[in-house]
This record gives sequence, C-alpha cells and structure tokens, in this order.
Amino acid sequence: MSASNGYRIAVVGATGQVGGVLLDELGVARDDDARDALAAVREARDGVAPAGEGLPISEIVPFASARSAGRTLRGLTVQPLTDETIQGFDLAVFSAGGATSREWAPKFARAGAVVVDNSSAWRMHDDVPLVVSEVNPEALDEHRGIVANPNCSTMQLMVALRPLQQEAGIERLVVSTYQAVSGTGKVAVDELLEESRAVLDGTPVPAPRSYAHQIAFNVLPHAGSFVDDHTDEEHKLINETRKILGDQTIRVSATCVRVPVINGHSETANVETREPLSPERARELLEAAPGVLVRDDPAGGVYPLAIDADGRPEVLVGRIRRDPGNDRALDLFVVGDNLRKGAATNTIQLAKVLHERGLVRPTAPDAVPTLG
Ligand SMILES: NC(=O)C1=CN([C@@H]2O[C@H](COP(=O)(O)OP(=O)(O)OC[C@H]3O[C@@H](n4cnc5c(N)ncnc54)[C@H](OP(=O)(O)O)[C@@H]3O)[C@@H](O)[C@H]2O)C=CC1
Ligand SMILES: N[C@@H](CC(=O)OP(=O)(O)O)C(=O)O
Repeated sequence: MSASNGYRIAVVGATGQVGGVLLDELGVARDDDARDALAAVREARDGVAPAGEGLPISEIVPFASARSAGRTLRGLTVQPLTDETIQGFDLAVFSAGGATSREWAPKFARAGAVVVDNSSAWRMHDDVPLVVSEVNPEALDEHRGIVANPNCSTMQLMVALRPLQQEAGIERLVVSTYQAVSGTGKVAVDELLEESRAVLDGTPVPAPRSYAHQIAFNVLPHAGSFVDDHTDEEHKLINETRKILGDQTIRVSATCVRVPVINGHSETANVETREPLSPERARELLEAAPGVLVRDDPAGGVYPLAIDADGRPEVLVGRIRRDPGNDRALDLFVVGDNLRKGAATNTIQLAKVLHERGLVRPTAPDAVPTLG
C-alpha cells in the first residue's frame, strides 16, 4: 500500500448520519437508499467539492454493526468489525460512537492504519492530537496512530476564534450553544418531525425518547448528560477548547442548549482578549481566515443562519460587535453544519492534511495509545 496506488480507507459507522457525510466527502456517490430528509436538504446545497478531493484512494470499505453487515451501501458491501476484516488499511475514519472507537481504533492502528476518530473517547488522551484542520494541523505531526476530531460545537468555535487568538490572545470565553437535533442522531431528527406533526395536527405528542422533554416548539437548557452541575457537552467545550488552542489558562464558561432545528449548530461567544481588539479588525481577520464566511450586515438582515450553514463546509460568523460592558471583549454569532465541519468534513480534511504532510504511515504497535 502506498499513496501512489491510493489509500485503502475504512469508514466505520458508514450507515449512520455522520458516516453518510464521510462517504459524501470521500466522493462516494449516493444511491436512492441513501436518501433521507436530511440528505435531501444537504444535497440541495451541494455544489461544494468533497473535502477528500485530491486524496489518492484505491478502495473505500464501509463498516457498521453486525446488524448491517452484508448490506449494500452505495454499491459497497458493509463489513462487520472483526480481527480479519480490519487488516490492510492505510486510513480508518470512525463515526460509530465511543464504545466502538475505544475498542476498535487501537486495533486498526496496530494493524497499520492511521485512525481519525469522531467520538469523544480519545480526545483528551495526552498521546492523541485533537485537531481542527485550519487551526492546529501541526499537532498531527505527533500522532501515534490515532487522531481525534473535536466535538461539533467546539470545532466551529475554534475556526472562528483562532484568528482572534493569534492577533490578541484570549483571556476568557462565555459561550452559549443552540444545538440542532441531528447532533443527537437520526432518531432525534425523526422525533422532532413526529412531535412537530402531532402539535400541528392537534394529536397527542408522543412521549420523548431522545430528550428529557418534548423538543418540538421548545428549548432545552440540557444538551448531553449532566455529570455535575454541567453537562458532558459543556465540559467538552471547556476542555477541548484549551487543548486545541494550546492554552490551559483560557477561562471558559459554557451553556449547551438543544433547540428544535434539524441541522446546524449556532453559538454566541463573548470573547475577552488579552490585548485590545476592535470589531473592525476582528472582521478583517475573520474575512481572511480559512474556513470562515463572514455574514455580518445586521441592518440588511445578513447574519449567520443554521439554514444557510446546512450543507456547507465553512463556519459562518457574524454579529461581530463590541461588548458594551467590557472594552476588551467582543460578541460573535457562530454557525456551522455539525455533521459537516462539526464532524465528517473535518475528519476528511484531516485525512488530507495527513496525506499532504506524509503522515499516513503505520505506527509501531506498542506505540499506539491505550486507554486505562
Ligand atoms: N464530532 C462531533 O461532534 C460529532 C461526532 N459524532 C460521532 O459520530 C458518532 C455517530 O453519530 P451519528 O452518525 O449521528 O449516529 P448514527 O446513530 O446515525 O450512526 C451510528 C453508526 O455507528 C454504527 N455502529 C453502532 N454500533 C456499532 C458497533 N457496535 N459496531 C460497529 N458499528 C456500530 C451504526 O451501524 P448500524 O447502522 O449497523 O447500527 C451506524 O453506522 C457519534 O456517536 C459520535 O461519536 C456525531 C456527531 C457529531
Ligand atoms: N453531542 C453532540 C454530537 C456528538 O456526537 O458530540 P460528541 O462527538 O462530542 O459526542 C450534539 O449533541 O450535538
């Protein structure tokens, strides 16, 4: 196997929402079976090149649970995860939840692949780089077979904050998220649609399955699971932000909220910088930043919207303004497609950066990270 022949790539969790976008970003054509309401919305906004364009590929092999093994997905046969089926890969991209990643990511890495994992399982491991392609690609140089993709809310925030951090440093962040239900999985998307139909039809609303309360026509100050007086989603935002920005002294306050939006996470960020930074300079920096689209003409009704971010690989930033209560702080509104830049797109962008930096190469099995 070598880049000249193209990489053999495993897509683990290929039958899921994120897995579907991973296949899109690797340029695997959809078939009718792969279409769903969410895919149709995204498809309407495509026209953006897949993130994997330019990555030499010899074969893509989809993996999922034993339930899906043998199924045909976009003309490819879904494989089960076994010690035999995982051999001979150069790259493995994972979006099959934390338990699958904990068990199978090191096995793929020991078998010679570089793993890019979407789950939270490996993100805070000291020997696992946590990388946003535009923000800290140099962290990939230290990989030992496993690379972690950040949490979706963290990801889009990092793309917007890095240029400001480079210019003026960051002292403190106060972030509130407005997270779409696709972040919880396809089951939650179906649930929002079912509940909405019931409310509109005046029929009984089914009991909630994905959340503690009805999500349709509601706002839940509860994204993820409470681990103390914060949710795990809030802890991820705090810890991952510091690791990616390489500054453990940044103080972060996070409130993660679930809203009845199908796809596209929105966030407000109050950013206190170490040095003075004007809104005009911040806008200029963001306009030049990779992966950012500035949408900032409030008087003209132009600002980032989830329905505009949906299907796009970029992060939309707007409402850039001075915090009237703090002359060293700015307020921003940041929106991104949580399944694309927040998950699959960054994963494939990282695969491409690994290729470009000559880092798609086996790791010695005993150097692969382990979890205690
Ligand atoms: N970076 C981020 O913030 C985000 C990360 N994610 C990550 O991606 C994961 C998938 O999310 P999403 O696509 O929405 O979820 P889905 O429920 O839509 O898909 C889950 C996928 O995992 C597969 N799977 C489940 N159990 C196993 C198993 N035991 N062995 C192998 N495959 C298995 C499923 O296969 P089958 O169809 O056979 O059940 C399916 O392909 C999340 O759990 C999370 O870890 C998701 C969103 C954003
Ligand atoms: N928890 C995110 C999606 C997700 O899967 O996040 P993570 O990869 O950090 O578990 C959301 O609900 O929107």
